[in-house]
Amino acid sequence: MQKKIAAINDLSGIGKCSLTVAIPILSALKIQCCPFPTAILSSQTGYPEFTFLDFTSEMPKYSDTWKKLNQKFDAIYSGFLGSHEQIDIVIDFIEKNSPSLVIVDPVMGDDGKIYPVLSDEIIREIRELVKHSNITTPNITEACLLTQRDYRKHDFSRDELKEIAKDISCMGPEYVVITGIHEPGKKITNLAYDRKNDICTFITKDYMKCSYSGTGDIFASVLSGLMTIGHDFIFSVKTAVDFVSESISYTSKFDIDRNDGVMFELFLDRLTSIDHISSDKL
Ligand SMILES: Nc1ncnc2c1ncn2[C@@H]1O[C@H](COP(=O)(O)OP(=O)(O)O)[C@@H](O)[C@H]1O
Ligand SMILES: Cc1ncc(COP(=O)(O)O)c(C=O)c1O
Repeated sequence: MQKKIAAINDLSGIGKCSLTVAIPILSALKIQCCPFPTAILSSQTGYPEFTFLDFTSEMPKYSDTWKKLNQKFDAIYSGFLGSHEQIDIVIDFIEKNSPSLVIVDPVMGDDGKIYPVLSDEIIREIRELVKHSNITTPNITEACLLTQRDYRKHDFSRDELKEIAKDISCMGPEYVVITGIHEPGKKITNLAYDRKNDICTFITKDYMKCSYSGTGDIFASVLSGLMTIGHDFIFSVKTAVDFVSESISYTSKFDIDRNDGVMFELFLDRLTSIDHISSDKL
């Protein structure tokens, strides 16, 4: 059977992020992506202008309808959630569907700052949501928020980073990836922690000066897809890192607004050529 993922995230018409990256990436991996929108925006929130339609009140009906239609999902992947009601709905959706894989991107902030729309209560709720995941992908700011540590931009030692990843893993998820860790020599590192084997792998790339919206969503979408089709954790993380890194590097040659995101579409062929491991013949 073809694999199927419920992708819970917002739909932003302009600015490549959330569902507008999850859908093409999962499709390129030959997975059916079923979008479960949380909000509809004209343009993502980094632009000076955007409209925002909250979808919260529709979400329980949406999920109940999928249930009535007897829809089953191999994985559930959640991204930005803007209210505690939405987080409760997602926890309920996970509990009712019990898929084999739950990937939670605990979107809360970046560069040591919490996104202004989020309250302390939401941060507590996101910790609850992370407990329901098998895989979680915080950036370093979010990893500090999850474990109630103070954020520092540069000087986390690798031992300290492993401690943070282990603490997050103790909350529930078997796999933790901490993204966007700045290291000396203009390097950016992703830490991949596998609790069962107590193995911590550091994947390091050159840090490119430009930063673009949506790179975390691209990373989490590729990782979710590869794990769902049966690839092992480290292969999945390395492939996701390479995919984002290549997309950023190419995009940085052009003078474009960071809000427009990266030209990941040009690299989707890297994903279409990856075989499924666990599924029956498609
Ligand atoms: N400026 C950059 N140069 C190289 N890689 C980057 C850069 N910014 C992000 N990445 C990569 O993009 C992926 C997503 O990380 P990040 O953007 O930190 O996530 P988030 O959007 O959740 O903050 C990671 O693999 C990270 O290493
Ligand atoms: C509604 C919305 N605005 C903005 C962004 C971009 O966030 P960032 O620049 O941190 O990647 C996202 C990313 O998912 C989003 O969903």
